[in-house]
Amino acid sequence: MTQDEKIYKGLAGVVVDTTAISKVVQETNSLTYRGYPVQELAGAVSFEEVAYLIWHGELPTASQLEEFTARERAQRALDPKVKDLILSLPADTHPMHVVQAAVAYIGGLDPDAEVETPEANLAKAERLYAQLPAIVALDHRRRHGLDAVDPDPELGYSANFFKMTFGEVPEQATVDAFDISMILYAEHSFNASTFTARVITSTTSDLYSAVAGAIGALKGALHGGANEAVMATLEEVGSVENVKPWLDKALGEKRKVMGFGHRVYKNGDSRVPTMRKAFEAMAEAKGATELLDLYNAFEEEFVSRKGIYPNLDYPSGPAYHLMGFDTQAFTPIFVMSRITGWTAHIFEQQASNALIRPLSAYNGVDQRPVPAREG
Ligand SMILES: CC(=O)SCCNC(=O)CCNC(=O)[C@H](O)C(C)(C)COP(=O)(O)OP(=O)(O)OC[C@H]1O[C@@H](n2cnc3c(N)ncnc32)[C@H](O)[C@@H]1OP(=O)(O)O
Ligand SMILES: O=C([O-])CC(=O)C(=O)O
Repeated sequence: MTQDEKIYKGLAGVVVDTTAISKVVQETNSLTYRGYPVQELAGAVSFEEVAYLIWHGELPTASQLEEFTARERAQRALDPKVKDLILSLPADTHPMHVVQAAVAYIGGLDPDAEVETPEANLAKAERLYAQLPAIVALDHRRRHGLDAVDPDPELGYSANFFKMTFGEVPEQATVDAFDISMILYAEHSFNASTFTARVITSTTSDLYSAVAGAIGALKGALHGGANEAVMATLEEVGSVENVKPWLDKALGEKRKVMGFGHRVYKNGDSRVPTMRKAFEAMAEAKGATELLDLYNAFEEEFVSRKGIYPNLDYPSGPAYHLMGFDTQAFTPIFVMSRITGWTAHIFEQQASNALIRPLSAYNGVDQRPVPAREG
């Protein structure tokens, strides 16, 4: 390693490329999708409209939305081979491995997998967006010893996901809170999983490979896996009285507390206030005052000790719990939403590609001769 080689560990602070999809502004704690503030989109439009916006750059007109939702509803059912693959995996397979395997298999079955035109790639993205809910719901049901529920073309995206997971659609407030979470999770510039998708795309590999790689990156607890880890933490802490002793121990052991901190936002995640409201609405609807009290006490204590604020995974984990999902489903649910952002970035990378291949600074042993073999 030479003295003038500056290392950007974790690529922190490095601007790698341009994007027109979303803007994360850490100074003002704001986030826009195609120019629209996300907290204004949430509650004003549906996740389907946001998916269209992310891919096409504009919100759909009424007729565009009708055609778009009709295409999504028509493609929801899984190929029986994909269903069989999911059901053939061991019951304790990590749900993110199930999702990753299913996406790779859908790619394997697609005769157009290697066709790289914008039209073919949009069709692949729409298919994954339409089918991921069926994958996540089927895996949820098999964990609970239940048979698959067919998609219902009469229902919107979020209501249909509940029907496929639980066999029924809950009250509107729950569907709305879920839809808001889908909008908030959809896109976040060059986060680790999106960047993974762009790296894979930059080699001219196909969309399914890029999405499968992104799923692998999202699985980790420092990224998407944190929403599951938050629930595990809240369950381990258990009560408001245990918050201080639990944090004494965790911070004493220099453990990271999941659901707090962010690479870009240092004064709080712009999406948290909206998701927090959705969580509070769920807690009120379910009478879950103990969980809400614990959530508030834990946040207050952690922020006062560390000055590090919650990220989106902090409110979304307990919100999904109150909606009835098991904890293993939380990160797969994130995939259902982020498929929109990932694939928009894949399109952008393809449209203006450069192989992503940074440099490294060697710090191993100096060059030396290979020793002669004895005998
Ligand atoms: C949707 C999403 O993906 S949002 C992110 C979800 N991930 C999590 O919630 C995991 C917990 N959070 C973290 O690990 C981090 O905050 C990250 C990885 C998200 C971002 O971190 P970075 O920008 O790389 O900062 P880094 O990890 O270097 O943290 C800076 C300092 O704050 C501390 N810190 C940051 N987050 C936390 C945390 N959650 N708990 C305890 N300490 C933390 C670090 O230990 C470090 O302290 P030090 O300077 O004394 O070593
Ligand atoms: O931007 C990041 O690093 C992580 C994040 O919040 C996201 O992907 O939504």
